[in-house]
Amino acid sequence: MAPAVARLRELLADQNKIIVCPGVFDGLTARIALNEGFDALYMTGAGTAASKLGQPDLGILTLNEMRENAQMIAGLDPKVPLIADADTGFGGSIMVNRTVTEYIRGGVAALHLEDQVTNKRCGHLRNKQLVEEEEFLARIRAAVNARQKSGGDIVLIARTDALETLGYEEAVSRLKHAIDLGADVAFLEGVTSKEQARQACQDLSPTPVLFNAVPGGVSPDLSVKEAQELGFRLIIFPGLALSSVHTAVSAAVKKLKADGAPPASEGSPRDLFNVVGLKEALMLDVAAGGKTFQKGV
Ligand SMILES: C[C@](O)(C(=O)O)[C@H](CC(=O)O)C(=O)O
Repeated sequence: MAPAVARLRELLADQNKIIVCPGVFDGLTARIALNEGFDALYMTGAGTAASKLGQPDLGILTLNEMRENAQMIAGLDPKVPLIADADTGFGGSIMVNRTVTEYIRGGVAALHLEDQVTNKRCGHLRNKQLVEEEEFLARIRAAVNARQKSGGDIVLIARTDALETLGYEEAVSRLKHAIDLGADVAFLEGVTSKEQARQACQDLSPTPVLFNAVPGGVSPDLSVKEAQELGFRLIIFPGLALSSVHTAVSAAVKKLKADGAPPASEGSPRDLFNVVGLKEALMLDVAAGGKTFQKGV
């Protein structure tokens, strides 16, 4: 088993732990989070769409774009598990099989598959459309089969977006059926209150439940501690890096436009390259007998 999946399974086995995953979407944001020593990272589809395509979270990304991004992020530190968004699986059962196989080969430790139609949208937007439960369960079954056939491992997270239109009972029932098929973690998208969150964690126990922390979305704002007290075992912050980048870059370009001068820089180019592994890269060349970087840069 790949070290990151084994590590994630170990973290999930610890009932007293909540796994905190900052949402990242590219090499820089992933490195920044890795440098802080988080147990796991989350690759957001919304952030990947915004950063790679300049597009909203509407199911526009293809498997290859998502897998390529996930593989790159997972490879930055193969010991740290990456949980990656896999949207609807990008097609029917055959495509879900391919998606799961590709994510496993890419070194991804966990992925989530949802029950929205392929023409999907962010879970915190309105008027989501769902596939029938049978189709959702076919996605999960295809994922479980692909995992088994791969000879490798990946943690499967079943996500339902059914709460908005079908209500709590139906949404939890979909997750229970997905768990029966082999999903390891339950993701009830868009929980609307703390009471509902606590109930879901109880109803789905002992399966670990994931909380999606989206400030300004439909769910209550929860700290890590509050989420753990409610019974959640994982918490993702998909918009953390995306909204920080948005705020910082907006302020910087506004200042450049208004003043004709950028904001004061917080570091040299070398400082920034160090965030993304400059020292390690130089050491690789020196270790291989290269002379170019012997004296540093
Ligand atoms: C978790 C999510 O799927 C994502 O793409 O990160 C999104 C988050 C978001 O758009 O803010 C979601 O559908 O909740």
